[in-house]
Amino acid sequence: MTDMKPRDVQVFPVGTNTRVLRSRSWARLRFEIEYALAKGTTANTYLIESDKVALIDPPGETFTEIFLDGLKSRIDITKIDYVIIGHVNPNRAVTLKALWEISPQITFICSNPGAISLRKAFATEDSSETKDLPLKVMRGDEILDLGQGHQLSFIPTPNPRYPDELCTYDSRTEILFSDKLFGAHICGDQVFDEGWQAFQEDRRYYFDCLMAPHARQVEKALDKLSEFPARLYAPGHGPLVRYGLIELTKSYRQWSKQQTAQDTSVVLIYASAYGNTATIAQAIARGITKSGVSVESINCEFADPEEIRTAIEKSAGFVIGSPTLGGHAPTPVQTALGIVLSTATKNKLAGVFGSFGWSGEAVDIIESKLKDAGYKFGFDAIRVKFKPNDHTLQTCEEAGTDFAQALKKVKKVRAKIQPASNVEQAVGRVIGSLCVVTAKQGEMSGAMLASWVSQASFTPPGLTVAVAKDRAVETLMHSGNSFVLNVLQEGNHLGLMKHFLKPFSPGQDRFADVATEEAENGIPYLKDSLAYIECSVKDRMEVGDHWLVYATVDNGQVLNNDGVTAVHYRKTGTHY
Ligand SMILES: Cc1cc2nc3c(=O)[nH]c(=O)nc-3n(C[C@H](O)[C@H](O)[C@H](O)COP(=O)(O)O)c2cc1C
Repeated sequence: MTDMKPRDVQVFPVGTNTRVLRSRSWARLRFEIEYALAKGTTANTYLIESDKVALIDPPGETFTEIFLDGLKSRIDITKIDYVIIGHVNPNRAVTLKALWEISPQITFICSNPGAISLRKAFATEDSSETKDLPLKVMRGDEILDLGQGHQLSFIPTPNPRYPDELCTYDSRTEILFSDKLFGAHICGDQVFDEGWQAFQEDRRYYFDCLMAPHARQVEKALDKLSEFPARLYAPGHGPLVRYGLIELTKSYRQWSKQQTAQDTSVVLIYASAYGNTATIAQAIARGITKSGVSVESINCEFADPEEIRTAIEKSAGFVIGSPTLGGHAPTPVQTALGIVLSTATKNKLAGVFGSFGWSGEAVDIIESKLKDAGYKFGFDAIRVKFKPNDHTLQTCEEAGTDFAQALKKVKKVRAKIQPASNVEQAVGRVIGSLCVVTAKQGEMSGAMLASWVSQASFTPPGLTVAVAKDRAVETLMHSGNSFVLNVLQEGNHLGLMKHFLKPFSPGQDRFADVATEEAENGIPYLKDSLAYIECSVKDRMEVGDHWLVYATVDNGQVLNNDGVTAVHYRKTGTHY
């Protein structure tokens, strides 16, 4: 089992004078939706040993000790000249301080916003330290010459989540150190991406969580990076991209385009001092984007008023997130709220969320001002005490989905409802058995009515289920996950069908008032179904507005030998 392995640092040569040090966490790292597939992750650090020695992206504090031990056993740390930081994460500060203590001659290299965060991170213990912090700010035109042809170029690729992001390109090895771009949260022994197709689902999920809410900035970053002929992407997480480089670049373009081309968008405005509100923002954004509505994220600490105004004007709805600090929302949020109130027409749907510690005034204030101004809300205000957990994140994601669906409903009502075409009626004659998919992972659970179910293979026994992209349960149906397919019984199906068709509020327990028992795989099955089948997801394929999930059968049981399968007859091919 991967989660039994201890954390370690794997070292591997990746190019001339260049090595990767992969700090490996085998278990799920944190409660953030980007880690929800629970495959662990690696924090990749790179070492270039030329005439000058540069270290790129040292890991966070949970790795400080073992990382430094690993590094010391290979090089003389006092010989490091530069530490390049792709984005300044407060939890990296401990490792950076430890490195600086050992080798005070180090110069730190980062972007301009990175320098501000770095000074803050170093200032917490002794503010006098920051004055002497040896820092070189890279704006994009500079070259850092490490000797022997290792000329480093720097490419700022800012986005709302990482306003200080900086990529680095080495002209000698043609390696692009891409920081958050092109990563994946997977832990394993494989350093490069041979057989890259196997990583595509994880890379897509990583993109959907981290990149989709700022797809416009991803497109800009891709434009800038295209000027640097890279042989290898060296990302901050997961396998290095060598074999699938062209395809992944194309996929990033395509996935970004899918977002920016949506005709309905939501502006997500937030600030977050310690990352908790940002984590909630990410989950809400995921819920919105998976429903086919694009998100324009704005970190109001780094945005100018005009940018906020323009984004609001273009959007069909807005969601504001704020922590409570000193009984208030931070000033940038208050300013942004003022712009919203003076810009957003009253037909725009609103949402509010935020993390707090004890009193949580910020969300109350924002909510009441928006209410007083007459805006309608797409979900009830979300208040999270400090860090969200898995269940709260699922609730946030579902709130995002509800928000997007409400916007789409308004659009549908406005568009004239057309009678079903001949083709749609013909497609509707394709029928399937009426089933309920049930799934559970830790504190997260879900269920949905499904009739697009089909046996797909005999050896091994396997089936496919089509799941609409905006279904909450979709999150629990990635490769490696388990679920139960409950086949409903004719004559006994109406109650269950009604139950699972009704709208659930975000985070609501789908199994309350339904008779269930636990299957061998730990997932509830419906006691009143005709049969249930325990499945493991092997693959999933993107098919228009659905995911086609292929799963193999691990176990199954008929609960009523005399019953027959309920079948759902449809009038058109557009309904479940
Ligand atoms: C300086 C400071 C002041 C705070 N003041 C409040 C407060 O007045 N009321 C409250 O509910 N929480 C307060 N908190 C707790 C934060 O709201 C809480 O840590 C929250 O998770 C921060 O969200 P963020 O990570 O998005 O910045 C305070 C925290 C700090 C560090």
